[in-house]
Amino acid sequence: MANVQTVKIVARLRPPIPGELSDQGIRIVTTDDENDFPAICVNNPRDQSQVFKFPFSSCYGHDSRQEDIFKADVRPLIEIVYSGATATIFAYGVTSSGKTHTMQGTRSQPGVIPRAVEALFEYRQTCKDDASLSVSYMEIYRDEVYDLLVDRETAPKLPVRENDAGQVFVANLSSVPIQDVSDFNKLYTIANKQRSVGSTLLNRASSRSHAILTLEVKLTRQDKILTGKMNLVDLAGSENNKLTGNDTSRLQESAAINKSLSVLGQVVHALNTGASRIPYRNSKLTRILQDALGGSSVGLLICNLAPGLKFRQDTLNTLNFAVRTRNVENKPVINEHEAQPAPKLHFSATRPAPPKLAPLTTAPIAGPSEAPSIVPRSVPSRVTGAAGPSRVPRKSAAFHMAEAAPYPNTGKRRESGIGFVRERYNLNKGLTDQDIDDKISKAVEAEVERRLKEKLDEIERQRVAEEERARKEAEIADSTKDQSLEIGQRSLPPGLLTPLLKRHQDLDNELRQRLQELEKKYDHGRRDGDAVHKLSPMSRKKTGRAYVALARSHSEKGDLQIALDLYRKAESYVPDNIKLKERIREIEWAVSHGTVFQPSPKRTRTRKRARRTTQARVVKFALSTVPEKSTSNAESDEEVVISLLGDESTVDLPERGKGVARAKFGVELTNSPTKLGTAEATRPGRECGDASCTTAGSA
Ligand SMILES: Nc1ncnc2c1ncn2[C@@H]1O[C@H](COP(=O)(O)OP(=O)(O)OP(=O)(O)O)[C@@H](O)[C@H]1O
Repeated sequence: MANVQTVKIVARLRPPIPGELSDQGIRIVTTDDENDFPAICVNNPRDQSQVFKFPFSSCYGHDSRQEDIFKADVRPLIEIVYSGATATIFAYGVTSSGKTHTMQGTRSQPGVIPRAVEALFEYRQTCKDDASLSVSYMEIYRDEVYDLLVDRETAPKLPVRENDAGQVFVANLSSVPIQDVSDFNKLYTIANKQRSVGSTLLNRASSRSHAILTLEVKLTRQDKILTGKMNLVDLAGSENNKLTGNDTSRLQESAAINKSLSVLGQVVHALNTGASRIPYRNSKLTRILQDALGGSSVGLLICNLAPGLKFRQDTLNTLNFAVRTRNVENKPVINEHEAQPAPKLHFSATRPAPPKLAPLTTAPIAGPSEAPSIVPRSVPSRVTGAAGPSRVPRKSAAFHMAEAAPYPNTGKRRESGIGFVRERYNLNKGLTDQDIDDKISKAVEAEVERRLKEKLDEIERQRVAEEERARKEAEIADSTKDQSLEIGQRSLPPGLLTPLLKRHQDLDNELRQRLQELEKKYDHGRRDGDAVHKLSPMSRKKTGRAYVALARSHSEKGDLQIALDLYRKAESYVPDNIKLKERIREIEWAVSHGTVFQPSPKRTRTRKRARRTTQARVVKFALSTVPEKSTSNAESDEEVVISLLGDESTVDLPERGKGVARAKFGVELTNSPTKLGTAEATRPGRECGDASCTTAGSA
């Protein structure tokens, strides 16, 4: 059985910054008893005689140094990464509490990230295995993912996807090999300038996005390849807009930040209460960090705290979040796969194989001291290009075909805004969706042109041959010396050549017309692809559903290939729909194995409407009881689209009455304490009474 590990939580209190009043609102309490954890103590804002006490694995005061926190809590994770597991470190806290200072630091006081890179390279020297390091860096800004290693101006929104083994990854995210610390520093300095930062009343350089940096270590150990990863997450801070003085644009950023943090809280809450559905999909942040929360990663949460009365309520929220996170259980695994080179893909082999989950094996593997406590996971070689939250997926053969074709006119590859970095770090391999589209489009155009030319040449050849034949016939006729022929009739019988030429002309026109239609269709398809992004979520959902309905009717008729194309089309509108993906895989499987595909029975209209009603927009947190979900396994195609798109804003809570009590979380955001707390805030005694927090008054 996999070893269960809870997320380790540590607290760091920053010193007052210039202009800030120093008070004793937040204190660190330690005892000499080794068994007693250090704790953060905060007075109850409503009753000053009451003191809330929050125990942590370690507490760092305002005079703590960057190296203290690194040595005690981060360095031990380096060995874990070299054992082939994933470690995730989060910096969490209210805006201006010191998250970026802790993770990134300054030139004179480097933070966790540069120190971790240094330690990873140091460890490599002592490591017996052949190890290579690479880095990827993304930000989540207003719930969209951007690659920080490509030019900000041209960086497209990146889609979040899931591979066959159920691992979530960001598609097309660059992963850049680094040879040493200076390689990393160059890259990191440029990338940090691309991050969304803005000035607020609380922080001159406030992060407006969540940043996730992943350091990946690939180890070759005998016939196995181990992939260890360290995710370093600098979260944006929760914001009270009264304090930050945000303007309209800042308010939108702030809403996105607060919403994603609120979903993070909901995920932790759902994990703690053993809910049947964990709302990972409610924000990109939680989706990407799924593996670190209740997944297979070792977790460390650094809670950054700002001193001062004005932050007291936010501090209490942060501390409550930390206490709940401490109970989140992960089951770390070692990511390993066979070292044989992956077979080269053919153009026809780019479609995914039928689903097959990565088996979990229990055999311990030899390695560094932490290794035996982690279960190795054999990763099928075909998914290794897309494992984990930030791997670059293996590029399709179609991409490579297009990649091989030089650009017309210049014959050179295109360069990006930060050309030298891309050149230096081979970033051109991490092309954007647009680049790939362009390349594929050019390759297709070239192919159409080639085929057109081939056809025309063939027609010309046929025409010449026919003319030759006609000429020979005329010669034979001439040689019979038929006296009845007059001189003017010797060449060709009238009307013989004209229909032939006309037929050729018609063929030519028909072919041209067909090819034009083909090109039009292709262009239309491309416009469709662009249009997907411009549609509202509801329109995307509707279009996706229409394609699913069409696909279903074809699959019922047995036209599986057409049905498959239509399901794929539907997928471009609802790319996150797992059930749709499953349906596609099922049909692919049926097509490739020549078996019969039996679609599941269609759901009745009444049930659909009932479910839609439950998904009505809710702008405030409310509890309601809805009929328990049908346990039937039958999933209609409509459900394929609806289930995953419509039902994401609910979290199952423990059963209440006959139905399942569901907490609905609204789209409207607030960070006022009563609303932000959502489920927790509405429960009496929840704020600090539960979990492991006690009052100093009673202590
Ligand atoms: N331990 C520390 N020692 C000295 N200065 C610190 C410390 N922690 C934070 N600061 C200073 O406090 C200010 C705010 O810190 P920082 O930008 O890291 O906050 P943050 O939590 O990342 O904020 P936001 O969420 O708005 O991005 C900065 O000027 C930083 O230099």
